[in-house]
Amino acid sequence: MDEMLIAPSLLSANFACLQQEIATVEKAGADILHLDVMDGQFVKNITFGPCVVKCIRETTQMPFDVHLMIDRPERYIEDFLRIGCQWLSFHIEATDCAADIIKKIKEYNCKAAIAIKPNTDIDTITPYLADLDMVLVMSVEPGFGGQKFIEKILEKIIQLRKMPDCPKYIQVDGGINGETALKAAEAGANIFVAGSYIFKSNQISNTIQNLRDVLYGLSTKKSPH
Ligand SMILES: O=C(CO)[C@@H](O)[C@H](O)COP(=O)(O)O
Ligand SMILES: [Co+2]
Repeated sequence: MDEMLIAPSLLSANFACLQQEIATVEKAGADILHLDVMDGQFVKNITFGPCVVKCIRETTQMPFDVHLMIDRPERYIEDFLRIGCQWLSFHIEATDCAADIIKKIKEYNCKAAIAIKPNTDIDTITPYLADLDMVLVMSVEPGFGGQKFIEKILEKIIQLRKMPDCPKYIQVDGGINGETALKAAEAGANIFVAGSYIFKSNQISNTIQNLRDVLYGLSTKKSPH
């Protein structure tokens, strides 16, 4: 495994000063910005939608990694694509139109990903693996930040990595800190979403650097920062 990407989740940032929070993680060398869109239906929580994503798009150069936790994401996919997202994930449990959504995402030269909840079997996504750039493996029940990492999902990452059509990127999302990131990296993940671990820390840049040191301790590739 070589490239390891760190993706702070804006869910744990202070929503009263998003621009400043984004600038802090960008300056600290985070690789991509993870944006959790929740609709109060697919998950209990409600966060933000395309209007907010559009406004913050203008404040940063960081690639946007939008994680849609909404029912029937096919209704909104193009709204996010038009804004200029670089990565777009939707949940397999939320739609019957996975193939069409992937096709649409690719039309915009955006990286396409399917997300799976901790109890969802990887068989549900095997028909789509060859067309994906990434699989997002949830390591908590989607909906809220600050939950405990569910260890049993590590087996799912190991299984995925062994599959012939496994995409280059496996993202792990939920309960990530230095210790759990290392376990997920050893299993085969290479994109690490961290919300509370980064945004609730007193020294955001040290926290990101520590995470990077842990991950690149494993990697054959040199850290870019
Ligand atoms: O998608 C989600 C939650 O549904 C995540 O992206 C969380 O925002 C991660 O937060 P932490 O578990 O790292 O605090
Ligand atoms: Co997320």
